[in-house]
Amino acid sequence: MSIENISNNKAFGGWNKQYTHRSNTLNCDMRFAIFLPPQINTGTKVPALYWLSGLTCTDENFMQKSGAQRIAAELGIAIIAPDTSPRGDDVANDASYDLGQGAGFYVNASQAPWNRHFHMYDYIVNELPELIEQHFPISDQRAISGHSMGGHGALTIAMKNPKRYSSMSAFSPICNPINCPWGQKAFSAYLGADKDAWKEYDSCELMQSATKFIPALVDQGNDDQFLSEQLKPHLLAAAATDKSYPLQLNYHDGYDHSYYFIASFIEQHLRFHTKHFAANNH
Ligand SMILES: N[C@@H](CCC(=O)N[C@@H](CS)C(=O)NCC(=O)O)C(=O)O
Repeated sequence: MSIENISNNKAFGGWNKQYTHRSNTLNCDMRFAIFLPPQINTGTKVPALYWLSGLTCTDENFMQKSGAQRIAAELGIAIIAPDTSPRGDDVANDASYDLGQGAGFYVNASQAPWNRHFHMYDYIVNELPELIEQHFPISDQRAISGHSMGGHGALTIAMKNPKRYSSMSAFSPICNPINCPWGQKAFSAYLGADKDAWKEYDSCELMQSATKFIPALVDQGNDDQFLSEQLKPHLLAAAATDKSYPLQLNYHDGYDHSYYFIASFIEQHLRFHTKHFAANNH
């Protein structure tokens, strides 16, 4: 599997880079961004945080707006930010912002026309880390985080693959997609009418049936315009209480759904993941 470098920007002693590659999983060309901390020059492999963005985003939003590189450089963590869906003129799309390109929802679509390309779950779990660990001095110590649709992606992917990630976190995640308009629209299109298939990609359902726990951190702004209709973190909190799942959920007065909120608290997420990388090394 080859990759092509298309941009390089030095940041905090490390490098912010973008690459394109052919994805066999998604059946199209894809782009991702990667931050390589200065510690890659020491000859040891560094751990990786996979960041999944929300609706309408590409690989660029997080890298340009979160300010995560300063702390990642200090802690020696690589960050990988993939795109949010397959892309291209021959890839199925929809005129609305919450379906199709830019809105892959990190599932494997089973329904036409989406099932030709929309396999973001397999791409994030398997193809992308394989590519990253083949081409960069990055270890298989992985954490996963994301925002909104990407928060849903991070939590569901980690809970379905608890051996592949040492910790998971999210900002403003869509916690119960099977019971909110964004999730119901996307899951109807990608997964069809069988609601049992939807539960495979629902954080509340997965938490309720979890047998192996991994540490979880969620931050949520109280002034988020999507909080009550789309995100519903109180339902994730209820599932965590029910299962004694190790979830830390923090609410923050005055913060909204934007990257200003993410930039305000990303440092805590990077330190949280670093603590669990270290714990997993023992
Ligand atoms: N466009 C939609 C919302 C889309 C949106 O808020 N996207 C979030 C993720 S769910 C985002 O990160 N947008 C890109 C950005 O802020 O850089 C609307 O106006 O209702």
